Amino acid sequence: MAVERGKDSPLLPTSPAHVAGTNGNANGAGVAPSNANYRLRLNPNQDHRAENYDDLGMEFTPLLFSSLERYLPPNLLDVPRDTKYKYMRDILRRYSTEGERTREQKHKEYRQKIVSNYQPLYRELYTMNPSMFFVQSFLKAFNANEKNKDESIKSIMSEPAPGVYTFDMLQPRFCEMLLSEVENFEKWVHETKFRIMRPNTMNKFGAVLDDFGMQGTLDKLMEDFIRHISKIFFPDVGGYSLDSHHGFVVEYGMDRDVELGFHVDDSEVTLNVCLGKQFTGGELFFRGVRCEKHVNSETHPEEIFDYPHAPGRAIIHRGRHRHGARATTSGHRINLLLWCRSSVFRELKKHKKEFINFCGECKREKKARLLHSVAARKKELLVGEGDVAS
Ligand SMILES: O=C(O)CCC(=O)C(=O)O
Ligand SMILES: [Fe+2]
Repeated sequence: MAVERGKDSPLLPTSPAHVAGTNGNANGAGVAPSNANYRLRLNPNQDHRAENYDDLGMEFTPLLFSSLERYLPPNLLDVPRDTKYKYMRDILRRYSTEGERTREQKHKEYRQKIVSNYQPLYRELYTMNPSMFFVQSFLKAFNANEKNKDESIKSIMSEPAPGVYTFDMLQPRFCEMLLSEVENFEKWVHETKFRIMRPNTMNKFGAVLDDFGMQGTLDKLMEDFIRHISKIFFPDVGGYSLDSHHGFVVEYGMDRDVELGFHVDDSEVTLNVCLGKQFTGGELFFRGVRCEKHVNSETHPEEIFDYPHAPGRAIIHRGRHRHGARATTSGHRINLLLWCRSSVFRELKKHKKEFINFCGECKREKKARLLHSVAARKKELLVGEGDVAS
């Protein structure tokens, strides 16, 4: 059985699906969130360079504004940033409930409390530093000029099963540092008896990196790297439009969480990187991509794929790709997870009624319907020919 995880978790940040306001009204003229003066356009202006809202992220995540800016009515694209900010903020406010905003505010206060009391072990981890974090092949692929970038990124990727991509990503030294930082944080939590929020409802161990100061680093990871990968390989679940994330580590071993049940992630795209240490077991297993409607449908033989993880190596897949992790039978397995979400994609998906193009089962049903109608048409034609002959 596949389990929907995360949706009921009090630990997850509010899903941006609740707040993004791209359109869904019948005439396609733009969104009017209960006040006709506030409109967004149906299709984004792809050529528009959105501004940076990092310094204005008090109420909503700054990336949300940069994503949404391309959906502004044309006459607003070039007005002062502050005007655009207020316009989008008013729209976003209408999409999030009072309860959600209070919960977000509480979560922010929780984070602030940690950040002002916890002494990091390695300050270097708290700003993105590609040459310190990533292996050469990864850096080289992303440093290619714009024209060759997609090809260059593709060249470092393996696709051992449809929709699952793997590549070398993190330097051993970076993995060690991050592991020590997490240990240090957990030691501090233990000593100060600070309340720790686990990554989600399925883990009793692990920590949310965004909660103790690494949100900025992970934002950069998503913005500068994962979005490009997503644009190339996952255009059907939002592609480049990823605009928020949930970043955490999970820990397995005989004295930790042992395995992870079959589930789908609350993400459009999931990055999973093994940090170490030494372990046996813990293979990931994948069983096909499914939409909400088909999440519990049977697995077909060609969808079965098992993957043994290795330190420094990354795997990236759609959040709706059903998966789980087998028991870690000895040692400790610790992985970095980045669930990347797209508010724009989530909003657009709400208005899509039947066929979902990323779902294996929807595709199969569509193909079966097509074959059926072709067969029926053939039969009609043959009968017709018979009529003429007689
Ligand atoms: O244990 C793993 O590596 C997988 C973790 C995972 O799928 C998740 O946290 O969503
Ligand atoms: Fe997962």
